[in-house]
Amino acid sequence: MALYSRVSGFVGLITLQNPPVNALSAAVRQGIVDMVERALGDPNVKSVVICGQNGNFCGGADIKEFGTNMSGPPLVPMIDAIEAANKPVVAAIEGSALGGGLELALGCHYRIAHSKARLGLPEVTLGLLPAAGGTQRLPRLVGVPAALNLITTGRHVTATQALQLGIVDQVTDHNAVDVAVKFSLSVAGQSLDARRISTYPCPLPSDSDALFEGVMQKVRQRAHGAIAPVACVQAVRAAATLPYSKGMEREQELMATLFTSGQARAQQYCFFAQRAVGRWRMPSGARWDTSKPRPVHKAAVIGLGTMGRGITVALAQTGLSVVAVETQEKQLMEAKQAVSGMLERGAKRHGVAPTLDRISYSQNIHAVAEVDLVIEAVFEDMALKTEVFQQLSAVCKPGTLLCTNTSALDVDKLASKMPNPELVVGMHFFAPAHVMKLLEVVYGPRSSPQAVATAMQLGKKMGKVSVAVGNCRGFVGNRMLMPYLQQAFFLLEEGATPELVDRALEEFGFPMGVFRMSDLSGLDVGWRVRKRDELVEPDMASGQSARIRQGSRYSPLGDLLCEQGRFGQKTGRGWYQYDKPGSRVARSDPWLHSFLVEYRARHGLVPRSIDQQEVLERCLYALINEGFRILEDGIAAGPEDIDVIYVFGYGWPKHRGGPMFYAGMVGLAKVLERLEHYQQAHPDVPYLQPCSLLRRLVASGSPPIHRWREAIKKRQSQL
Ligand SMILES: CC/C=C/CC(=O)SCCNC(=O)CCNC(=O)[C@H](O)C(C)(C)COP(=O)(O)OP(=O)(O)OC[C@H]1O[C@@H](n2cnc3c(N)ncnc32)[C@H](O)[C@@H]1OP(=O)(O)O
Repeated sequence: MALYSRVSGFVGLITLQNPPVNALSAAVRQGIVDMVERALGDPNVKSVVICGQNGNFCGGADIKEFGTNMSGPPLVPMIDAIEAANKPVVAAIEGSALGGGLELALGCHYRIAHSKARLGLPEVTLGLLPAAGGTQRLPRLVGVPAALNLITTGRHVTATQALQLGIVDQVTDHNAVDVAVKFSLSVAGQSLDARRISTYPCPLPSDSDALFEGVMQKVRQRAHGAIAPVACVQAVRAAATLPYSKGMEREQELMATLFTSGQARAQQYCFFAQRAVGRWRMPSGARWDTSKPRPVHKAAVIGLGTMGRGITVALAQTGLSVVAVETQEKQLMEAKQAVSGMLERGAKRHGVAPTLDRISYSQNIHAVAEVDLVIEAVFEDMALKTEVFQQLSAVCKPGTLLCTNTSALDVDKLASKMPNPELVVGMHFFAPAHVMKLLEVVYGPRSSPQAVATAMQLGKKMGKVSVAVGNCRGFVGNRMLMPYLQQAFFLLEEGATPELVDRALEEFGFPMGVFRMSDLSGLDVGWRVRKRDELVEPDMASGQSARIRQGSRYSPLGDLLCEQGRFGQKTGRGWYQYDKPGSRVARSDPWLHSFLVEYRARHGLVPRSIDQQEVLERCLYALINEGFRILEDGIAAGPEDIDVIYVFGYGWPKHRGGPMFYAGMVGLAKVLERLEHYQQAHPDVPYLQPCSLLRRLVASGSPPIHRWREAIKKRQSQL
């Protein structure tokens, strides 16, 4: 709703009231309509100020209302009526003015922002466009290039940036409402003709066609199949080429298409899923709202390889004091130089001073004695990690949290060797750790709720999307990757090429297909793991038996490439060829194609034609099937956790919601039917055996995703 009061004698103050972000729900919109009418009809009121309760202007349309039968007054006529008012209306912006919130402010005649406010039109991130006049007013106010940038990226700007762009008229360090009230009185009675943005001509650059085409090309490239960014460009183009009223019609038309698209639903699901994972709970019953995190002021990183360096940068950028430890002097010096470089570049990008002095470097593990939390990032070797942890237990002050950045080792096993296993958790960062948003916080049966709460809170402070997961081989993300990779290898054996598989996955929306990704991360990484698992055999035997390992079908293709020294981009050769080692442009490699032909012949494999549909079904449904197993095992608390991990850590396209959401969109019965089909064709592949949770969900009528937890709980309570 909206509160009304008269302040300073002559100012009608309308306060949006809908905690926590004053979203424009039906009640708030009705309140604004009623209160604006009241203020304009009151002869004692000379001007109007609109603000939000609790220092927060407005977080935009109420996303929870989308997909429901929306009632209440629509936004567009409400904002038009404000703009048409014959008394000055001033937006007092504190906190955030986002989406419909900023569009409301753009309908006002003046905008005054607090210096800490943030403004933006993030609708594109929800699969939508700013359809309350945002695509038509913003370009008229700030010009086409700036509007295109803000609307197609959805990025937020600070109040100062908004002032520079011309979005706001004034920025204040004082109470923005008080300043707006005073200001509104100072302009009362003045003509408002020049203050109605919808009447402005849209400033057009001379080469506007070239501008729009260039932007459209870039936007399509970045969008990976998402339709909202493309519609945003089309809507802004309408602002540039059509009169305001026609542009509005185009905006509404484009919005209608987006609004009913599965993509918008998927992106809105992601919005809430991202917030839901913060409300973590452990099988023990410990939860986010009953477990108090310990304060962390000083942290240490042990091992300054690629991961350790990224983690050090991320911690320092969060404002923590960091002790960075590397035992070898040469590596320590190299790491110091690399970390300083990363911090300097990051600071330059953000226009702030680098935080180099927050880090102290040491070769001596005793330097960590006073830290609150340690993140170990040494080589993936259980014996080495155990030794480091035992040293840490002896050196650190009591209560220091001991975190491992392992991606593959057993966190419980590591904890079990410690005198204080309750202090041990996994903090699985993704490379590059100062850039990637995902953090898996891995708890074991003995991890204390406080340790989990502390790691989750630290992750949040570091700007990560932290997801609490149970301990198992590969945790959630990498565990689901195994069947996906395996299917990709099998598809090559059966007749596909890396190009065909990658094209299918990239057209689905992944930024990189599985083979290009594998070349980027290095083929030797998986090879080392397979060797440790005793799956790699040097024997060049042929025939089917040579492709059975530990009782299941196995493809040695990746091992054979590694034996040739083809480790991917870093060696200039992998599934593709590169101009030189380290180069990023993948080119088709005739050698690889001949190698596949020869390999199939040697193993008696008759190649067949494989289409993109089969690639998607086999790779994605095998991955999804493992996701159901993870839910059934209680490793992830709900499908949202898995989806957030895949969207933020593995490049799963956001406009497809995440693997579990996607399964629901495809239809669980269809996923099950296709898995059964492929399992019959490949009975020696256990990953294709449909999970019993999937079967039960289908048997119970394929409930919507928000009801899966009930089925999971029922199963777990029967165990
Ligand atoms: C005609 C249709 C036109 C549509 C145009 C639009 O306006 S679409 C909406 C555009 N607005 C946004 O995309 C803003 C979304 N919100 C945010 O970015 C952030 O929430 C925030 C406003 C920057 C605040 O961030 P903060 O970190 O402080 O809080 P949370 O993100 O955790 O949010 C707190 C709870 O509020 C819920 N929420 C936030 N925004 C909305 C919203 N617009 N509608 C409904 N609910 C919203 C959020 O879900 C949190 O609640 P939970 O119960 O924890 O999920």
